[in-house]
Amino acid sequence: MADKILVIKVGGALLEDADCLRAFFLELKKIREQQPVVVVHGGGALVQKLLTDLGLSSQKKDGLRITPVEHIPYVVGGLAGSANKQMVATAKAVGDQAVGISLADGGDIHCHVPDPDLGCVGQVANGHAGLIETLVKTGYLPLVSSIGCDENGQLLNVNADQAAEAVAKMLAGQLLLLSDVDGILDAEKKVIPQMTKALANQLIADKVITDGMVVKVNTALDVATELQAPIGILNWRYPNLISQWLNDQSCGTTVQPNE
Ligand SMILES: Nc1ncnc2c1ncn2[C@@H]1O[C@H](COP(=O)(O)OP(=O)(O)O)[C@@H](O)[C@H]1O
Ligand SMILES: CC(=O)N[C@@H](CCC(=O)OP(=O)(O)O)C(=O)O
Repeated sequence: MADKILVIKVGGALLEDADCLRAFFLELKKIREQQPVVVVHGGGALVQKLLTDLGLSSQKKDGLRITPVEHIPYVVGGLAGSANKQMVATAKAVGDQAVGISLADGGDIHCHVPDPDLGCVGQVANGHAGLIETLVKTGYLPLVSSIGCDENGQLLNVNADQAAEAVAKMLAGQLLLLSDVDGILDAEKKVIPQMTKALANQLIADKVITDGMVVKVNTALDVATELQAPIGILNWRYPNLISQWLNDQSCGTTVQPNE
């Protein structure tokens, strides 16, 4: 049994594909026989659709959704509500036992607002993953949505890659980022097998890496360097790649730590 907790972040687009979602949880059930797993999930597409359906416009700055306080009920409802509970229900449907929580549950992960211009957007400031560890130890699969809160009780919208970064660091775990692409793509749309900080900086400057992938690669570089371990970026459409990457890192993009 591998000793590190495997922290898997999945992008919210997975929720729109019921077959893939089911295949993902079937695969996790198998992996959990060997290694404890924690899932941190997004739901950006779901939030976007919800806000649009409500006639609310929503902008992003540097890959982060500007979240006015009046959008918070919908963002929380989407991420910690329907997205989180659909995942819990799908895990149950494949015979696994998941518990859906948010960064705010248990009260031991503290968030703050790094940039008031973004509204109620949070970042994890400090804390520990006590509730997550308790759930793992008792055999449950924690499914963590990226809703946090500050010390005044204000609910905050945290980017899910950054939420996964914080959870992976607190658990000193092994991090995999699953998205809707096969890895980080070069200008010819081919997967780049190995990513370093220098290459990422170059590709960001050249606008080959843009949007959400900028947040994702920076997250991966930060965690890889802090934990001195490689981080995988893979496609959630092929859940069998999780075990393949854990065995030999021969798929997707492997983000390497800085020396
Ligand atoms: N160089 C790149 N390689 C791969 N994806 C990229 C790149 N640059 C930008 N992207 C975009 O980043 C997206 C993944 O980031 P994001 O939308 O935040 O995903 P998720 O919701 O899975 O976390 C891809 O769907 C793609 O549109
Ligand atoms: C502050 C911020 O950007 N929050 C994100 C949280 C969800 C998320 O990150 O979802 P994906 O992983 O599916 O992109 C948002 O509102 O879209």
